[in-house]
Amino acid sequence: MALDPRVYRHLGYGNGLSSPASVTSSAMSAITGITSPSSHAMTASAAMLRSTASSPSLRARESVPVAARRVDGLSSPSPGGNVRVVVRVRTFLPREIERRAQCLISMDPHTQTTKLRAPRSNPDDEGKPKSQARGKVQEDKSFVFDNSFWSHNTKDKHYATQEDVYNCLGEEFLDHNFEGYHTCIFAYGQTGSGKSYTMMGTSEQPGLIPRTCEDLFQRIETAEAPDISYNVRVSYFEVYNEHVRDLLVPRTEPPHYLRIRESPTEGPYVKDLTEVTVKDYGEIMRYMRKGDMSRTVASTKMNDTSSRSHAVFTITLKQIHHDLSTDETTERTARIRLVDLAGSERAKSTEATGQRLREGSNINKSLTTLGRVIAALADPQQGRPAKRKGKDIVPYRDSILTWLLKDSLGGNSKTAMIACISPSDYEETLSTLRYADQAKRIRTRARVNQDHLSAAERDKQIAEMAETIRTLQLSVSQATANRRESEIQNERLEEYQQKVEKMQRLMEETKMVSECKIRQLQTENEALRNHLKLALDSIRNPIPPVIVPERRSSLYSVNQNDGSPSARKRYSRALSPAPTSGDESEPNSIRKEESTPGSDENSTHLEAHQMQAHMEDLLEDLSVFKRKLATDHERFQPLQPAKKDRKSRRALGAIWGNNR
Ligand SMILES: Nc1ncnc2c1ncn2[C@@H]1O[C@H](COP(=O)(O)OP(=O)(O)OP(=O)(O)O)[C@@H](O)[C@H]1O
Repeated sequence: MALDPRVYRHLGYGNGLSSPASVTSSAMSAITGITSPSSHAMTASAAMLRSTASSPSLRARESVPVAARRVDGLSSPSPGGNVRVVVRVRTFLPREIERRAQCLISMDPHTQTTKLRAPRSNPDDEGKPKSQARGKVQEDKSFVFDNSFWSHNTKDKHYATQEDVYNCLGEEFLDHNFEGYHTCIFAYGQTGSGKSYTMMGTSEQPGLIPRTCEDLFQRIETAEAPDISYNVRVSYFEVYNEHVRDLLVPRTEPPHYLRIRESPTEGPYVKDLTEVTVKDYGEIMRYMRKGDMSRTVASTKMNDTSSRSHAVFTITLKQIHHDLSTDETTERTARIRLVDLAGSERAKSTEATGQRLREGSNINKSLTTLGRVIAALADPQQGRPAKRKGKDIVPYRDSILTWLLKDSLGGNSKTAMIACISPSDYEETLSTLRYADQAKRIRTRARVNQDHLSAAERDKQIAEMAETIRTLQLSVSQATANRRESEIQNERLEEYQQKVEKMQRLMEETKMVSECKIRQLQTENEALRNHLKLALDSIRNPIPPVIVPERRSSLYSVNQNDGSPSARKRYSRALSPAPTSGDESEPNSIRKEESTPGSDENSTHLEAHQMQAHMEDLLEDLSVFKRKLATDHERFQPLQPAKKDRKSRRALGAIWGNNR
């Protein structure tokens, strides 16, 4: 299967046969990663190709009434760009069957009319005029949409299956994508009304997103144009509590939120959002499931698996056609945005509290902004002050959701809204239908996103890209080298710091040892001083030698000197020198022997002088040593905490200087 014939018309594919290509497509695919699905010879003519638009496997085998377009002809969607609006009513849920809820919706498959019947009135109000009835007046309402999908009772003839919804809406939008238009399909409605079922569906009943993906790859795989290459990329994010979270990366705690930026050409976009290239349906589905698993879902009273965030699944389809005859390249890029919005909810109905209540209020806030954006786009003249006529007053920036969907809602996009409604909730359904009715009036300005490149331009682009790659590589390698260098510097710094610390410790220890030495020397000094003093005293005032006669000394004791005159006499006799002649007397051992008094005195004086000089030398040495110690102490004293860094830096500076 190949592209829709309109694609070729837009691409302007020539009917001439190929000419030898000056540049092979491999150069392009090397840069873009785009592969051609076909192995056919490059000489095949594009003009000979016929398209069937999409895969038959995903099309309805027979036509179903819902596929019929509106017949009223009043506001049929113009190809110029009105937002396409469809409504889908779901089946009863077990809780509704339990409470015997009544179905308030009816649909006409031929006129695509949706009727909302007012619930049975309050018996007290029977017969009263409307103005006197209690509460709000509930009346039957009727709306016409592009499609009204009746998915309430499977037994009904015009029951709309998932396949019918895809065939009526999804397939046509995929055609637009192959034509090069950006598209957006978003599901809107109260909580539990069937948005996720319509967009995602179940494994047995796949919804619009998996069907779009399947059809997309079937079209690519069966394309018969050998000179067209395709590249498909996907991204998936959610807007939760006014924050954007990438659904293709694992959840983190705390969550990692992404920022929104605005580009002059592309408008608002999510910065650093993961975008992966996918090669086939299996791969794209794996990413979709991965994202679904990480989406914020919780159980509420209204829905067991209620989406608590708005999810945006984006597929980017790039088609590159290389015309061999002219050696020209045409690039066509289409963005397919599939949005499953969180449902509006009333705190009273959901009975939510805590986190669920906060989520609910954020959801409602962003949906209210969406409502205001729709209203502003639908009636651009209404409520606009005369002065500001022509100026953009659409409140896109009031919520993350509307800011990100700016282009899809009122810019370069073909857009569809699927309004999902519950069959038995009058107020909520009426509100959704009014939104949908308003959205019908929005006009977008979709255009084909196509770039045409001659061989020379392409070569120039390739050269520019190669230059950019070279510069980037250079800056990357420079950055790597710088990083390595700074790592080495840091390692060195750490090494030096360790050394300085070690040196400081050593200095501390040396200082302690020195202090100990000083103390010891001071003690020794003191002792020497005393010794010197005693020595000098004893020289100046020599103590007379004491001779104690051996026998007498044994007879006398201090106690015997009782102070009496006779005792004193005895004592002085005992102390007086012994007679020098006579063999019987022996000299006392205390007395200095055999020295003449004059020579003794001289030698003692000499000795004293020598000792004094020696001591003075010692004292001089000691004071020199003390000065040195004081200098060392000053240099290596323990650093104050506040000054530590500065000092260690100074020390490091000295070491750095020394090392150089
Ligand atoms: N057309 C349908 N046919 C059968 N079952 C449906 C249909 N539409 C919705 N349902 C069922 O209704 C329930 C609620 O649907 P869903 O989760 O899609 O609602 P929702 O609008 O996405 O809600 P929320 O906003 O809370 O996420 C689900 O159990 C779903 O299977």
